[in-house]
Amino acid sequence: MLKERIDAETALKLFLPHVKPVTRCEEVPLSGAINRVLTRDIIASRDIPPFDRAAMDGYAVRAEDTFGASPENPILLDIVGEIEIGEKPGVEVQKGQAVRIATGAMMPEGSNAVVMIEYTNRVGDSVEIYKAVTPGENVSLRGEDVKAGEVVLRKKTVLQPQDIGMLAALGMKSVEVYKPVVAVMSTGNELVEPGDGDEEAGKTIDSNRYALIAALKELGCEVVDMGISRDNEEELERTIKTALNKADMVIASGATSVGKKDLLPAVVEKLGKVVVHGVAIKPGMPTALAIADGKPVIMLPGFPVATLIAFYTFVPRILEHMMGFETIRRKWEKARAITAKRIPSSSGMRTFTRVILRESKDGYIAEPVRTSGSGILSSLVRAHGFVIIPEEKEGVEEGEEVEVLLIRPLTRCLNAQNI
Ligand SMILES: Nc1nc2c(c(=O)[nH]1)N[C@H]1C(S)=C(S)[C@@H](COP(=O)(O)OP(=O)(O)OC[C@H]3O[C@@H](n4cnc5c(N)ncnc54)[C@H](O)[C@@H]3O)O[C@H]1N2
Ligand code: MOO
Repeated sequence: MLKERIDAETALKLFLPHVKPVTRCEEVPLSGAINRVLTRDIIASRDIPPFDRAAMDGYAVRAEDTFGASPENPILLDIVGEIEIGEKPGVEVQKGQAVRIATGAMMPEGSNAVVMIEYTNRVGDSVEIYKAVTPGENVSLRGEDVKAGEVVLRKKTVLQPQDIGMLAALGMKSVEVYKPVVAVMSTGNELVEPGDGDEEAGKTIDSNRYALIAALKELGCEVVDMGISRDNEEELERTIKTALNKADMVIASGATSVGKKDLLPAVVEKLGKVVVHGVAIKPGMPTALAIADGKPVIMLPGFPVATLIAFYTFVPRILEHMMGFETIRRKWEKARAITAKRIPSSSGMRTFTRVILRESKDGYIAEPVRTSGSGILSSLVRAHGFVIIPEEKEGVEEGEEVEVLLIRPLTRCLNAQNI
């Protein structure tokens, strides 16, 4: 018989303390690292950028040489060379000289600023400068994005595209992540594989297994496909035992209700303990959560919609618990926050300001990430989300309420209170 129906949150509260951490980890290539969870902090092994580089196309100059320049009073400098991106500068800039430079190219010795091409006019071997620059202007200094030795990503981070870009920028080809292995099985005498004669009376195609395998892969799990088990105790027991040997968690669908063939919870009870059977969610009511061999055995109802709803209600939370963190808000959700300072924007441009969210007693505070431009990948790695300022608005005031679009899940380590 179905035990009492309890609400989903209470079910998780009862169940999660029985769940042990996943210990397996593996080194995966960056191409397979999306949504995987870091086992350790990532410390930068090098400076990014590794050299001072131009942040704009224009002329590398000594800033002092441009002081006082204006459209009415252009300053004339001698062009002594050109530096393409990806090559070592073969020239040095001396007093009264300029070098044509491309965005991203190495700054030549002697120069300390770049005058944007828009504020110059080439006249033969010279260039007229229409605007003064300050030392460091339009230059990305070595280590401005990331400094060697700095913690770039914290352990338990669910890797996002920007994080994977950063790992590559640090020269890494692979990364160590947790490896939760999950076995998936379907139960039912009526089930057939897709294409295997479901036209026969009474047969049903096993669609749940395919949906569940896809859902687990999206969550970064390695899946062991246990196929279809028939509705008899011996076969169910054998399949579950094999699955427990191979995986950190077992997920079954079907045979959880009160029909004559709904044998699964009783079989699992023999192997361990059914902690929850019957949850107040609709669909998904006959879900059962058990522990056997110290591992979760999740029994989802057979109806395909009930299977997936029950899956998403419980499995991501259980997996996260196994990896030692919990998600407070999911990626692409919006969070309301108060700005910590004024955020400027140009009218007519949709501006994406990267912000870090901090918890306060009155809710979230959105703090803009300090950055010198769009070359600074760490601004996206450090940020929780974007404040998107629309074209028709000019800036957001300090203390204004804003919506933050989350570009990564907001998580909390189970043994450290940081987001
Ligand atoms: N007398 C009662 N009957 C039912 C109850 C109840 O409380 N009392 N609960 C109902 C609810 S709610 C649900 S949900 C279902 C769940 O039943 P089971 O988990 O035991 O699932 P099955 O009986 O094995 O299958 C139900 C249905 O789903 C199809 N199925 C099963 N596995 C798959 C699969 N892998 N792929 C696609 N479809 C699958 C199966 O053929 C059945 O049609 O019970 C109600 N009954
Ligand atoms: O509650 Mo069942 O879960 O009808 O679908």
